[in-house]
Amino acid sequence: MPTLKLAKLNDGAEIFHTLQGEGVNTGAPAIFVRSSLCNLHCRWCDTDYTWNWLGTPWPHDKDGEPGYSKFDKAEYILELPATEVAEAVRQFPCTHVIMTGGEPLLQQAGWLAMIEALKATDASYTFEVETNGTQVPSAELDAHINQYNVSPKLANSGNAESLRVSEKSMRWFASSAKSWFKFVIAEDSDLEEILQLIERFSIPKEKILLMPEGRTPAEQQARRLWVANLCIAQGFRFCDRLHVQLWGDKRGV
Ligand SMILES: Nc1nc2[nH]cc(C(=O)O)c2c(=O)[nH]1
Ligand code: SF4
Ligand SMILES: [Mg+2]
Repeated sequence: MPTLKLAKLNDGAEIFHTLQGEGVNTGAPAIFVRSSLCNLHCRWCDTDYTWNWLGTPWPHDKDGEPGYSKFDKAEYILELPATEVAEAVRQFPCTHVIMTGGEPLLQQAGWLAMIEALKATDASYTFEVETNGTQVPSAELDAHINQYNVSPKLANSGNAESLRVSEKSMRWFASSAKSWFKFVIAEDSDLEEILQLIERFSIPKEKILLMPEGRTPAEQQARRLWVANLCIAQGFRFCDRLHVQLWGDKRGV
């Protein structure tokens, strides 16, 4: 039986029922399942407990903050059979599931088994994936996915270009009608990079969202108006972080 390595939260897996806080489905009730592990190491990542393991060299913006330290891998991962994850999802009165991480597409066999288990009991389940856009979904998995929220990482993430932009994978997502592209933007210089990626992969303008970088409501607020005006000028959609505005910088919301 395939398993899923999920982020551990209070001795259970990080599976929660909330509203989609980002992207074109913002406001839709959904169950989030958060996998552990990521192939990137963004310095502003708000789910650094999925990859910033003790003994790794990756820098993070929180380095040096009082109380911040890297994470013990064994303590922050819960590996469960995919059928058990499906059973946990079934406990919520909702049939829209969002797979996130970390990078969820590192564990495709596990997700496929979870989805098949869920659809076996209720064919109306729908699935959305939050991805960094570096991993190509298998045809079997893709057949079940209703939407991809692709968030390619820019130089401001601190990852090498060769790691954060995969030619093959970006071409795949750019050609899928199910993809939306969400860019986290922190400063003016990011826009040039975004425009280059859009051109390089021929991403339709209507599928682009710009999201102000910020882990806290205050950090978000500081960039919101600037990003909103950029969106108006460039013809992109604005992407808020509703859950951060509602609940702040917390896990499981
Ligand atoms: N409510 C809520 N919406 C989200 N949209 C994307 C999220 C993510 O962390 O991938 C997320 C999240 O963690 N919570
Ligand atoms: S790709 Fe996403 S989960 Fe991975 S380090 Fe970057 S922000 Fe975090
Ligand atoms: Mg998040």
